[in-house]
Amino acid sequence: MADKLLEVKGVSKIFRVGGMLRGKKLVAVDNVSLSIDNDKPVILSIVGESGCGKSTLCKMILRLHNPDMGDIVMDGKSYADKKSYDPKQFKLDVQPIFQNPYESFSARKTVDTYLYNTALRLGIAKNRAEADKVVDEALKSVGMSLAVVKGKYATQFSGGELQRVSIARALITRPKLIIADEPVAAIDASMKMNIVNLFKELRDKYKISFIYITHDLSTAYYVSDYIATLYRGCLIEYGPAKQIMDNPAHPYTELLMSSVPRVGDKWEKEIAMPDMEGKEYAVEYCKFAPRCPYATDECRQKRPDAKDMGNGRMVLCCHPLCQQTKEA
Ligand SMILES: Nc1ncnc2c1ncn2[C@@H]1O[C@H](COP(=O)(O)OP(=O)(O)OP(=O)(O)O)[C@@H](O)[C@H]1O
Repeated sequence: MADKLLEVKGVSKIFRVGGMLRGKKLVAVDNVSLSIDNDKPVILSIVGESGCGKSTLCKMILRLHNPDMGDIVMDGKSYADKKSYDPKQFKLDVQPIFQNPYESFSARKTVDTYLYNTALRLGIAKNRAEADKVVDEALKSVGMSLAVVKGKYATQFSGGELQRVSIARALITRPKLIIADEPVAAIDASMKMNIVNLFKELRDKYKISFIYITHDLSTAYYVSDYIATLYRGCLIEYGPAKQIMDNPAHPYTELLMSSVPRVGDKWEKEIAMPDMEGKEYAVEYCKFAPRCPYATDECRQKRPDAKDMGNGRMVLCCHPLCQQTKEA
């Protein structure tokens, strides 16, 4: 077993927007590095406002996009080494959960069909009787059961219940990593904590790590072991969640944290300035400088280097708001 479950190494993704001839390059993910250890499962939240590159980064981890630069290594296997890629093993190890559970299940098939398919097609169960057991166990892990779910269609569940079924489906493969892209965004505020609590339970019980992509800072605040803040494609702050949230080093993280925490709150309405998005993606110096209350000439002249704050913490800022992190 490799030391690291996941290593994202200097990864970038460049899109061409506005046509092939007149279009421009948009660096949606810009030289991002982060990692998750194999021996200690964690919940890593990726936060940042709309369009900062959260989904693009996760699509690269899920192998739905190829990185244009850098590499991703999953449990010791480099994505660049296409020959050693085993799609079935990858599906067993890494499972996605999407934002809207009603889009994950067709209205024409009963939801248990999806769970049986996952169990049988990926070889977790050899026959229907074994699949009954596997599916029931997975549903029980999320507080449901086959008896309750069997024969029902997606529309017969609430959003929170159906998201639990999606999580049960992901659990069937006994994954090492679950990537949940805005899993509570389409769910009633009262059920949000219920779902993120489940992530904590599953982390501890089954030793699964989670990448939790979210706009919802209040749930990120509550659930995360580590936080990665993205801004215009750059990883601007990364490290242990409590340290970052209590004592942010980047002015953008400070701005985000000032809106924490009320369940269901989003910060984007207060601070997003979409008209600046294209310009900020393109700037050659610090991408946050145009909005930063502390920006100096230095910030408007060069890209900041990643500063190691100690204790696994990193900040991308010319003038971090705090210096060395104390040991946890
Ligand atoms: N296939 C694509 N082609 C061109 N541009 C893209 C493509 N996918 C994403 N982008 C652009 O890349 C940037 C990052 O998008 P991404 O979806 O990763 O952001 P996000 O942080 O997940 O946003 P949201 O929270 O709204 O889902 C955005 O400016 C987006 O418009």
